Amino acid sequence: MPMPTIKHIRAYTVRGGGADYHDQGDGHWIDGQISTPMSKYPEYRMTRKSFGLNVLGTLVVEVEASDGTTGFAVTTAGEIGAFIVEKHLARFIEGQRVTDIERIWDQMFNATLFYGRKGVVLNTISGVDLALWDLLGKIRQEPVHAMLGGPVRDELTFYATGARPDLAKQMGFIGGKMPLKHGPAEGDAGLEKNLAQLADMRERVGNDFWLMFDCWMSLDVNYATRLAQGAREFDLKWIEEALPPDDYWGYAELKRNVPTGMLVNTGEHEATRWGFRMLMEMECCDVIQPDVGWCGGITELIKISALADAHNKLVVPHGSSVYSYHFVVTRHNSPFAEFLMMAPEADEVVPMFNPLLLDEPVPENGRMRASRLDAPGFGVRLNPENQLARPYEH
Ligand SMILES: C[C@H](O)[C@H](O)[C@@H](O)[C@@H](O)C(=O)O
Ligand SMILES: [Mg+2]
Repeated sequence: MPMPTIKHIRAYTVRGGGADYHDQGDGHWIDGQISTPMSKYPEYRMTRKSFGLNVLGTLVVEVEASDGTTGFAVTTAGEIGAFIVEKHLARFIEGQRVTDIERIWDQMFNATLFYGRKGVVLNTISGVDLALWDLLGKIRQEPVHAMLGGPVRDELTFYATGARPDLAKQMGFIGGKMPLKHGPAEGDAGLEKNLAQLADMRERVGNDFWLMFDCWMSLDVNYATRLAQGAREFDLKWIEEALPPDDYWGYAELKRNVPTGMLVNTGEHEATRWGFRMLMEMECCDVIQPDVGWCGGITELIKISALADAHNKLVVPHGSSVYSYHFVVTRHNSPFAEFLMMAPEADEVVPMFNPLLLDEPVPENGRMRASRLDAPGFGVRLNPENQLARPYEH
């Protein structure tokens, strides 16, 4: 029985949540005051949508095989990603066998090197790669995790990201990661407010629950050092993405400065094995956090994770729903996963990419049985009520 080939690839866009999960309605915690590299501009300090964090929107990549089977995946890339798929990447995909995933990845990456390397081009390549893994799983009738070597544990354990770690503890999560509200532009007063928020949350959750700060690229080494030192007494588990992604030198200094035992984590806006090689060889962090929808897809995350394993680094992917769950469950150096609380008040568990997908699994009591991921491919379907657009065709 000859291996099917890829007959069509199509790129769609959709607005309103989904893979571009920052694209939420007003009043959502994820668009509250959060410290960012734009916080130095008061006009862009109070919400991240004000400076365009939701500008891209969701890219949906669909691949159809010669036997009629279809696979798909979603990521953050919107119309830019749709253009890249339809006008550039399609030529490397259509006509190839559904198993030619490595060669397709290599051609997509090298053909876009002159304008890609990271950012939205790698988001787009990731989306194509995830769709190809979904298609292969559907053709072989096996889940992606089985094609990656199978689960190394019976269940996934999650920490929750959101404004309410106190509620996350009640829901059974192992920890709560809070967005940092105030950045260097608000001076010592802002730093004291950050620490007061941590102190209050520590009081609410007690001592046997992880608390973390997510600083979203917004600090400098001195501020991050003072924040970490001040957070020691409240047992901050890790300080995340304190500095801009390219400041490998600053991360190496911060990692030397933080209190012994406090973890320095980063990587969600890093891409490819080369970017993560820099983070690890320059001793920038303890835990890398690639987003499988942004770093290059499953095909690249396999390479990144193996490199991390050799460096004794944990790989805790940035939350990306089923795309990270299928990977995390198969890797011994990925002992837990992130779950982003997408309810506006972070007070209930809803699917991360809501309302984009059907059958999207969510943690129960902060855990997820590996068997919940046993449907073919990534085990999810597009919600037929999505208003998809196809802005470009090839
Ligand atoms: C909660 C953070 O500010 C970001 O919105 C989030 O996308 C990311 O940094 C995370 O680690 O979940
Ligand atoms: Mg983060």
